Amino acid sequence: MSKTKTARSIALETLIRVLQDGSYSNISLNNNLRHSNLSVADQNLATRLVYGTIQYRIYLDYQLHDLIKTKLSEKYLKPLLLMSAYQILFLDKVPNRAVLDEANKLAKQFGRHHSSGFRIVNGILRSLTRRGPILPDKSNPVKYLSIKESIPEWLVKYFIDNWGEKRTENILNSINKPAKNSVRLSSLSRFQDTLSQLRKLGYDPKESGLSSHDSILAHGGVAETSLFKEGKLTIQDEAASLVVDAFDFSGDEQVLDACSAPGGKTVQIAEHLTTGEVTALDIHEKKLRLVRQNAKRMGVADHVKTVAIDARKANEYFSDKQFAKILVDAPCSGLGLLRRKPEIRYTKNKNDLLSLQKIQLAILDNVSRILEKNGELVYSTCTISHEEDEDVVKQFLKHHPDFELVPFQLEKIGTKTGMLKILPDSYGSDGFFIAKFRLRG
Ligand SMILES: C[S@@+](CC[C@H](N)C(=O)[O-])C[C@H]1O[C@@H](n2cnc3c(N)ncnc32)[C@H](O)[C@@H]1O
Repeated sequence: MSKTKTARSIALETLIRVLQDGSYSNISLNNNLRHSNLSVADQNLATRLVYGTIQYRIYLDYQLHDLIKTKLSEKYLKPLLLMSAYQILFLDKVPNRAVLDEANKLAKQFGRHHSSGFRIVNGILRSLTRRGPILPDKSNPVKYLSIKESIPEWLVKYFIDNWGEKRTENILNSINKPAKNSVRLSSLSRFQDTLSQLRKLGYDPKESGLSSHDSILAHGGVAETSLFKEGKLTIQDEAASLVVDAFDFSGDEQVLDACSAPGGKTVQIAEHLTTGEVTALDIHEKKLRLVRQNAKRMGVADHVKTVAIDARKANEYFSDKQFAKILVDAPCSGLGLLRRKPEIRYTKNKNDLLSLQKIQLAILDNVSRILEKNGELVYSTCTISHEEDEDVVKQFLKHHPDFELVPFQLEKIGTKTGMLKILPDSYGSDGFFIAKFRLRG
């Protein structure tokens, strides 16, 4: 890529790939940024433009819809209009005139020879700045919230059906706020030393309201520090950090982490082990490299073994009652991660919830055969749909009467039912579900 690329041209290039060609935003953006010579500030601007435009796509589409009077035949036009509308409507520090000038330059750069695209862009953006933002009538709350919070209608309806209109408003509003910078401090390092080094580096760590070993940092970038590289801490959401805490470890046990990559919870389990070992499975061999890298960085590689298999066939590889503890951190729709991964809202649909449920139940059914008597099985998801959470628990118990739910109390939160559901607006964390079972002796 040439040295003349700007933050906006890189953002636009990425958005064309994501919105028109269906590429993943993080992969496209990282590729484009890696080959650029942008300053850190410009990299941040490009990142903000890409993720902001994707996050607010439904809202931005609505703002532009009535103003687009001609067919947008060139591929770059719609992404450029969306990205410019995002700047006009969300970035107070960038004057509208600057957005229009930049859009003009980009239209000339990305348009065909003799293209009149820049005139189209100019006309639409001028009309938008004159008219300002609009919202649909509140009489249809599904449509209103869908546009206002930029969430597909099926998902808004699903939220309202499950949590009512008021709570849905809170949840949707909260997931459009920036995600917190949470880190989990390794239990093998001295918390106070790590915290004081974070303070010295200007991260201003604050206590997490949910997890006793997580801190909330004032800004990102911690992966570049020696604290991260030396395994004193890792990047993990507060709610995700609670899953492993649901186990009662003795330290000498054999543990199975059935769906382990990239290994956030594998390393957390390994930190509890003395003579024990955690066997980390994943269906994708390639992803297990991340688990091994994580284990090495966090200084627990001696306690981690990786095996690439489908957890629905785990009993073909391991003997009956081989494990004292099993974690199923299942593949799921990720609806609890809407704040952190803005694309999830557009890529999932209602049918996914039931097809994922089948996989989740098949994994639980299979691994339940290799758990020892009195062993602990923890099931978790980073979603909040009942199909993948409470319904899975209900169906698993129906077909496995030898298992029971076990209440658990963690340092800052607990459950009397054995099931803990954290919605994304309660603590500003990811949405998570954790259920703990015991195989009766
Ligand atoms: C939610 S992620 C796990 C996150 C991980 N536990 C952590 O804390 O870093 C689910 C993982 O399950 C894996 N997976 C999906 N289907 C699987 C299957 N049938 N057997 C084993 N792993 C599977 C995916 O590749 C993905 O890495």
